[in-house]
Amino acid sequence: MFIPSLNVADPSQVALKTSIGYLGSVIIENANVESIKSLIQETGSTLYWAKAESVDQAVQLWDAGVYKVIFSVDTFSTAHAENELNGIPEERIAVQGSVTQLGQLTQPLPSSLIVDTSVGDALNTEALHSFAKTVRSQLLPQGGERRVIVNEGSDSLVTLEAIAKLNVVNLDVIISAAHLTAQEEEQGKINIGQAFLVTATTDRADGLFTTMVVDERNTALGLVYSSVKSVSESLKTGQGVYQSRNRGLWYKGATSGATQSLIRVDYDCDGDALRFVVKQHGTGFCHLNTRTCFGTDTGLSALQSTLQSRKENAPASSYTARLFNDPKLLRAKIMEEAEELCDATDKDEVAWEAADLIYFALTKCISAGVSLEDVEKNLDKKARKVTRRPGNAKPKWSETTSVATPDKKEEELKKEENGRIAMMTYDLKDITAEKRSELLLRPIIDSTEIIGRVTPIMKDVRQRGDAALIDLTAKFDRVQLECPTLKAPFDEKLMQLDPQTKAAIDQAYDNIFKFHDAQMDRDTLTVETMPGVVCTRFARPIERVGLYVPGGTAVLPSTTLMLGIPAKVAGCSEIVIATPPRPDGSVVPEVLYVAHKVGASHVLLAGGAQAVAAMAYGTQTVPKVDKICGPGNQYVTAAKMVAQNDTSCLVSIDMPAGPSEVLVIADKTSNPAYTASDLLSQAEHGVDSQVVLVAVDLTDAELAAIEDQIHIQASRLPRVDIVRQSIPKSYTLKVKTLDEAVSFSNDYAPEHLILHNDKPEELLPKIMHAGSVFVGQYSPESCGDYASGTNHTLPTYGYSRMYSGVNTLTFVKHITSQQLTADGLNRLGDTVMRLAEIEGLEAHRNAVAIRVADLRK
Ligand SMILES: NC(=O)c1ccc[n+]([C@@H]2O[C@H](COP(=O)([O-])OP(=O)(O)OC[C@H]3O[C@@H](n4cnc5c(N)ncnc54)[C@H](O)[C@@H]3O)[C@@H](O)[C@H]2O)c1
Ligand SMILES: N[C@H](CO)Cc1c[nH]c[nH+]1
Ligand SMILES: [Zn+2]
Repeated sequence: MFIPSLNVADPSQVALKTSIGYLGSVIIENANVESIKSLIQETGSTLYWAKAESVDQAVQLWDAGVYKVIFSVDTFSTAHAENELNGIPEERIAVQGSVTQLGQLTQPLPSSLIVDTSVGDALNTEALHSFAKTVRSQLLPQGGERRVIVNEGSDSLVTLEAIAKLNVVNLDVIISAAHLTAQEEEQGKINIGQAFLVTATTDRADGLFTTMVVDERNTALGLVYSSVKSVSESLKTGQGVYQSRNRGLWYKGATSGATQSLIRVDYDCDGDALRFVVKQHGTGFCHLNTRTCFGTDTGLSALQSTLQSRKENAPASSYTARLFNDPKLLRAKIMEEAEELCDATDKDEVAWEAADLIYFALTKCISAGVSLEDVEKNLDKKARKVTRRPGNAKPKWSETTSVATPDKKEEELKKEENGRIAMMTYDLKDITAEKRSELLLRPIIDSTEIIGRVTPIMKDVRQRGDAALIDLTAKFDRVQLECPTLKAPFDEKLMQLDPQTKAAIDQAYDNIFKFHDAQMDRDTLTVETMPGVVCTRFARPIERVGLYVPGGTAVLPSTTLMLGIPAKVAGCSEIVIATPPRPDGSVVPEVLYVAHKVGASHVLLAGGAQAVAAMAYGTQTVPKVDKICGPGNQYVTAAKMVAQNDTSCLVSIDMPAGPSEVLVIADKTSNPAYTASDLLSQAEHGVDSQVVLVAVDLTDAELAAIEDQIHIQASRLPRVDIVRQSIPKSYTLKVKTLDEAVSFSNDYAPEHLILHNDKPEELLPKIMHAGSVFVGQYSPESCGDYASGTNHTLPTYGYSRMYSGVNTLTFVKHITSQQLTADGLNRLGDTVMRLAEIEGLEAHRNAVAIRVADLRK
């Protein structure tokens, strides 16, 4: 059982209805962001629900502090199909529709369904049956807070009863504020207390409700009883009013002066006990003059009261008074205690230091007129935002990177059987040829559906340019930008890095530059194919290039290096870099620093298909480019394919890309911990990353050692949740010989190949297909991913059979030329004329004949 919600037309009605603020959720029919922000500010309540017509509008409402957003069945279904609700907790969503519409929903339902009786849905048995089925199959198994709310209409009681009989979920009622007028009440049509208690029940013989009274921080003040009348009185007056079992209506504090201001009223899960949240004035709730009937306060409440009274009348010589009067001293103490807390290690020490820090932090709050309730409201508000800041510390505090603390010992993890992170195992000698072929395949990607999704996005960017980029970034990345592009020279302040980061990027830059510079084709190739016939070939940069740097699940400055350096070496004159913005709308400073180093002219703060479209077609602020390179998720890849096929935009792409992958060949000489670490370094990229171990003649014990290491190391990774999904989709193939291993690897054509065998360099000549090879135990793939010099943007999905990874030549094209002397033409003439004759192309033949005739006169 839950309390009724109240429905109001617009925020102004909330102010008119003082009683509403004390009750459950308030549903605002016509809320806009500004009005709801000021309402939340004014009333301090966060239990507002509001209707939204799109996910964009919903995000704004959620961020403004609205608890639940109500979608129509249609908006909900569309948003779901387009994955726009990913990451939004389901308790922040309600769907409203008729019984029939709700019953027909196939998408996973959120926790609240609002049955709208006003849409004239016939409440027939079939509709009710389908509704019950949906609710049973989708809501009940999930547990948690599940509610069906009946929007009050003329037939609401009939609906309520009908739905109640289905016995599928908790029921609530929405009562329209329009019915809460004094007039209606006088006419006996509605009584707010009655309305409030409509779904409550009491098992007490006297019909009263047991009522718990708590303060703003949920500290119990005491136990009382309520009746319909006392609840009505309380809601109307905004005071604590209860029902004394022997003295009738009890206006708390009427004689003692210890009155209460009402904050909120609700009731418990089975609707038989009420809770009044109040601000207690005067000496306290208890007749013994203590604040609570359970004795004096302790903990934070007590500290707050003490600090409050010290602020009002502490002797000037007391330490707390000094703190209040000396902001510098207070600041120093907060810093000192924060440092001590960070350095504390054992349990007692951490509790001790945290208590000290909280004492000084609360002193700061009280001196600024901020209460614990204000702090708690702030925490609740932050928890309710759906767009998030990245949570990185400011550079000044972030010098030491945190390492995931291994919370379990290696021996313990080794023995763990439940939830073990393990790959599947096959033995080459036991599998059929079909199974071997199946193992070579990657998961099938259905690009038609994704192309269907990205096409309208790209069309929108083509038509509306920057305005579309801004809207789509708000929609998919939940970031509201003012301008999507940064133009060089970039603001130094946006690329501030700590010295270690800068040094690491600089070192990686130098190595990658050196290797890619050496690849540059600077010399003209000149060949005299026969005397007097000279052919040449020379390279020219592709002028304008667009580089996509992914930013969805991980921030990738390394990909900026891998794409930007070869483009710079090749001499591209316009380098545009696109990358999704951070949640606060800013650019990743490391990415901007590299953009600056490679001489990018623009950084586009957008991701996905919209970024690719902007670079392919150009917008008001994004230059159109000739080639788009770089990895990305399925939307990015599909958009690159669409752009490449659109001859009207004239753009090419580097290669088809898919999720990262690695194949490791390991024999008896391999180090199990190293082998496991290499497999995991790719498995952590994404849930669809595939890693393959080809184990050469390993005993069961040798293989088990690698498997143990996979579980142990994976369990300690911060991205263990991703690894838990990618590792079970990956596999180990046991083979007897190195030749079998190499032959399988060549057929698989991996993006990365790591050789953990004896004399690994001797295997290289046999490797026919791979994006990049890592030779021997001291060459982890991570080195190639970041800093050794080779490129990490490589062909996946088996495309290493025919594609190279990104390299300097990706950013150039070749032009050929020829020059023939008279003698040369004379020598070659007959051959050309004969071939033209065979093809029946007389004009071709003639172009030679006309000259040769002169020469042979
Ligand atoms: N092969 C390589 O060299 C290499 C290197 C680095 C990363 N990667 C791969 O790149 C990929 C990066 O993917 P990512 O998602 O982290 O970042 P991403 O930058 O590729 O994609 C994020 C963008 O996707 C768009 N998007 C998200 N949901 C959408 C939706 N429902 N409809 C339309 N657009 C939507 C958003 O605009 C968002 O900005 C991973 O698969 C990773 O393995 C590959
Ligand atoms: N391994 C990825 C390519 O498949 C590249 C990368 C970037 N950062 C870390 N790794
Ligand atoms: Zn990697």
